[in-house]
Amino acid sequence: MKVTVVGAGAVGASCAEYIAIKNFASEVVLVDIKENFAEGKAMDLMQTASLNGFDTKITGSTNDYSKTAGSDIAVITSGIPRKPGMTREELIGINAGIVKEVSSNLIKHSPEVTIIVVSNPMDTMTYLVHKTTGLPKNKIIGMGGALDSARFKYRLSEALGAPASDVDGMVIGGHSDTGMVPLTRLATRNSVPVSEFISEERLSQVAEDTKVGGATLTKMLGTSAWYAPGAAVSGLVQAIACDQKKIFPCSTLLDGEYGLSDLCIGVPVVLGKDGIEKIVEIDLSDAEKAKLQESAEGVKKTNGLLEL
Ligand SMILES: NC(=O)c1ccc[n+]([C@@H]2O[C@H](COP(=O)([O-])OP(=O)(O)OC[C@H]3O[C@@H](n4cnc5c(N)ncnc54)[C@H](O)[C@@H]3O)[C@@H](O)[C@H]2O)c1
Ligand SMILES: O=C(O)C[C@H](O)C(=O)O
Repeated sequence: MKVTVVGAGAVGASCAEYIAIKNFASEVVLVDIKENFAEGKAMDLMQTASLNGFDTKITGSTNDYSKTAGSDIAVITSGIPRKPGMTREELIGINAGIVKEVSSNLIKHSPEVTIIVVSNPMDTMTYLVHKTTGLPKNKIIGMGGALDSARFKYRLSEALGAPASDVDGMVIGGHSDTGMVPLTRLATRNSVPVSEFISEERLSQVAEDTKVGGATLTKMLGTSAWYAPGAAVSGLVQAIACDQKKIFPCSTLLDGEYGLSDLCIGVPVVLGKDGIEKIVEIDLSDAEKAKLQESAEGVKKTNGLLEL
């Protein structure tokens, strides 16, 4: 299993590290446009192999895509992150050009690749990768919901005073400060609806804190987060590489599902060796449907800024 990670910055390197530590891939190739940067990150990570006990071979390349040839999975993290006070949508001007160029380069050398898009604004960048590569829709996956759901579980665990491992919950919709739809109605603590333990008011606060999870960290760090994003990407890569058939909310091209079409937005999907093997349509309440519809309108507005 060969995995390419384009962008050896904060998220790309974190993602490569988690993939290596989980020890399921034979090879990870890091690519960056900055001279020797990916090579340096790869060497640093390889020097953790004996310490962390993994056999994955990590190499780096300065923009030489021949080194990525035959990749099974590629992750696109190249692009600029936001600074405090910015929205993800404001990154489109620079990141669209980068994502377009990177995805074209990837498919030249790996025509069968499955691409996971991370660069922001992620739902729109995922749509752009469809338009650029023409890959089948199951092979293009946007990562946002897996991270947002992890943040939802973190906030739920805080509110419940319970470990995150005892909590389950999912966030669908666009990966934006206003577009996320945390499904509070379906969140559980060890199978028991969380509404049995906390008030509606507290639950609404959990949902609001989840939606601004990325912005909150950006304010604290001066740039956006990388540990949880890297871990979330590694989970998607592992589900595909190991044919796990796990459900994650991912950004995918919709064609009538949830009453939406011609956009990529986060909904639950089954991930396995064929990438997105199924889009799972769950019964949403009228309020949840309305929020998803509103979120989709936001994503479509951002898509409208693309020069296709
Ligand atoms: N979808 C998500 O959930 C999520 C989570 C975190 C970050 N992000 C996004 O991921 C992106 C990367 O964030 P980061 O914190 O790693 O940023 P970063 O600045 O640390 O790293 C980005 C890297 O991309 C490289 N790069 C730029 N242009 C390139 C090109 N044409 N080819 C190859 N490499 C190129 C840069 O040299 C840099 O090393 C941002 O757009 C950020 O908003 C998304
Ligand atoms: O918040 C950001 O800009 C980065 C990323 O989308 C995140 O949610 O951490």
